[in-house]
Amino acid sequence: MGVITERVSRSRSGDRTKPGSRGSTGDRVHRSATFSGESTLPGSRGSNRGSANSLNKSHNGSLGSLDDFDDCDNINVVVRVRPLNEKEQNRGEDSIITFPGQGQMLLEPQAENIKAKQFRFNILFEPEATQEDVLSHSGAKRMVEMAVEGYPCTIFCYGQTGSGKTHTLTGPPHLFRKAPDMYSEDHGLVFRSFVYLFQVINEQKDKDFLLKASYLEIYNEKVIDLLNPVQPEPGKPPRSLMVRWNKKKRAFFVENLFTVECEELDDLLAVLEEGLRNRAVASHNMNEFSSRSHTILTVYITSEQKAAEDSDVYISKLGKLNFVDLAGSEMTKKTNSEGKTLEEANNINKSLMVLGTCISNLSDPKKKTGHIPYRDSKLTKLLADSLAGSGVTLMIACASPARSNISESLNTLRYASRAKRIKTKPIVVMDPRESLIISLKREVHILQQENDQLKALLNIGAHGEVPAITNGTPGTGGDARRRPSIAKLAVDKERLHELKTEELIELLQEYMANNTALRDENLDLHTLRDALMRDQDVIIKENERLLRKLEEINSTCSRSPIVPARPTYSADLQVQSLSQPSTLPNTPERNGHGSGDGQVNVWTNPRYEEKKNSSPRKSKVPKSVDKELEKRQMKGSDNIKGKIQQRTPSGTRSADGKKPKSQAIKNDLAARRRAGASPGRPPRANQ
Ligand SMILES: Nc1ncnc2c1ncn2[C@@H]1O[C@H](COP(=O)(O)OP(=O)(O)OP(=O)(O)O)[C@@H](O)[C@H]1O
Repeated sequence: MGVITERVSRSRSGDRTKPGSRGSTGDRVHRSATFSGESTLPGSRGSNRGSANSLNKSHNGSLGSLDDFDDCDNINVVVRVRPLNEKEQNRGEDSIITFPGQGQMLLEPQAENIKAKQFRFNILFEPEATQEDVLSHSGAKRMVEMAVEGYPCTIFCYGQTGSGKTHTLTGPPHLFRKAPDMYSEDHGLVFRSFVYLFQVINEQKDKDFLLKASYLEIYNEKVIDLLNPVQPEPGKPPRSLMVRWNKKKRAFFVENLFTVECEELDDLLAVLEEGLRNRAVASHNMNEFSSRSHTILTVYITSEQKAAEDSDVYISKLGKLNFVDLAGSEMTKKTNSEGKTLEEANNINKSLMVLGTCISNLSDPKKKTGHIPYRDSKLTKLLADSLAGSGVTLMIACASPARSNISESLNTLRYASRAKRIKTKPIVVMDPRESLIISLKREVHILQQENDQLKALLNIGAHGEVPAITNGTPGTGGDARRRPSIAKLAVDKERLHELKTEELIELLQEYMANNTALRDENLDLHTLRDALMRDQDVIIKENERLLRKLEEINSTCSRSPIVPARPTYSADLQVQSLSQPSTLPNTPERNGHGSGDGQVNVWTNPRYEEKKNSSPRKSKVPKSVDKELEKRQMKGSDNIKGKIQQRTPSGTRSADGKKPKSQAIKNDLAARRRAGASPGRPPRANQ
């Protein structure tokens, strides 16, 4: 494969030219169009700002996230190298990683007689890269867009302890400790992706969306619900959940995992805050706030769209966006772990080893068809679908540049290179009956096109008028069994007057026979369409039945005990993100938490608002079902979102269209407390 590489020096006006911005991204982000790979170079040290390479080419324009997913059947891998931290600087350590450009990085040789290691990745973030750079150039935006389109997407951070995984995903530890500053530039990928997600949803006015979120951690091989960490007894560790195999979907899932319906950006941010508050963190030699568990934050995105303008049938897609923050691998000697922290480290290392084996086997064409040990850890069970299933995956490999961490950095980069070779088969997740409707509709469309084509070939008008005879040789196609050969119809217009009366009669008869055949064909198409409509009716009835079932299940459930300990920010953030290219710009106006022009742009379900103001759609449901719906006061609501909004107290809105969310959630929390669930859990680790 030819190597086309480029260094990015983006200078589009308005991108990062504001005062106080940190220069063009070109200094901080390297990009290469090649596959990542490792090679060994003679022990030369590249320059830290290696722009003097003939292959480097300045890239003026957007390095959008979309183009970073050309080969989305591969796991997309990017690398982020953090700056040297204070401890390392105080020890006088220097950086052993250099960036010669073209998406390359060089790791200085560990000894005189050893050669320097070279790696190349599609995207490489230097220590100076900002959190916004990571969102814009890692392909994370594309992941958000694909999740909205119905794909299961996963973004995970991998690397040794203290390499910057949590920093990349959620920002520095102080950010969420008290009431978080929503406008901080330190916010990580999760926060920024949430803001972008609502931007994308806002733009798709023709769809209804239903968002839900869950947040879990895998701590010492136990799955804990971070949104509903129920303690069996005070002082006892929270109850763990089971990971089970779903035969139908052929995937693992966590049983009884709590999911929270999120109507606004603030709801998602509350989920993030609550999870971060509850996750296990401890201090050791290499990281003061080290994650002691793997966490998976999932946003489930259900979208509904009309199958056609005038159709009563809705197509729903089920996208998913997973953010996985892995606990870092650690050498227990280096971290001086003992007691509880040592037990945690052993469990972390064990599950990461299984993950490493899975990645290694999947990237090897000979081994990938054999046994992949997903079942050996909870982490790999839950990541199996992202690694080799129908999902799209972005891996952010985090590395430390310090000399003392060279062997760990090498390991991380080798894993990253291997992961890049894994192939997946991304598919949109859809209701099977709905995909059947789509394929039947496609078939009808093709048949109609074929019919039109045949008519055009025979030059038959819409009302079957006698065609003019052309010079052309008609093509073949359509139902040739029933229709007479049209070869004979190709008579030169000029020669018409030469034909005898019998020949003219014969020609006319052939045309009439053709006409009859086409009419038959059209009749067939109409019959097929009627059959499709009958199918649709059946599906509508089935949907109504399922919705009633859902209603029953939901009436026995209550909502999450999440209380946002802050005012709402959704409107401000969305207004900003729409008006600015940077997702979280830090202007004085925004620090005042105001949108400036006083206009708020809160996302509400457009279809729901429409429906509130219009009469309900005429349903094709039989009377018996209609009666049942009436009994349950559900009549007239015709999609999931509408029904759920009618059903849940959180869906109710005040006159200005904005729902009194925090009060509703507080009420829910009180109800859950009365029901005996624990509102939170005490810190588990030695933080
Ligand atoms: N790119 C960066 N810029 C500035 N500071 C960073 C960066 N990456 C990491 N840090 C800082 O380094 C410290 C360790 O980072 P972090 O906690 O994210 O590491 P980690 O890989 O998640 O570690 P662990 O696996 O132990 O949880 C934190 O104080 C963090 O803020």
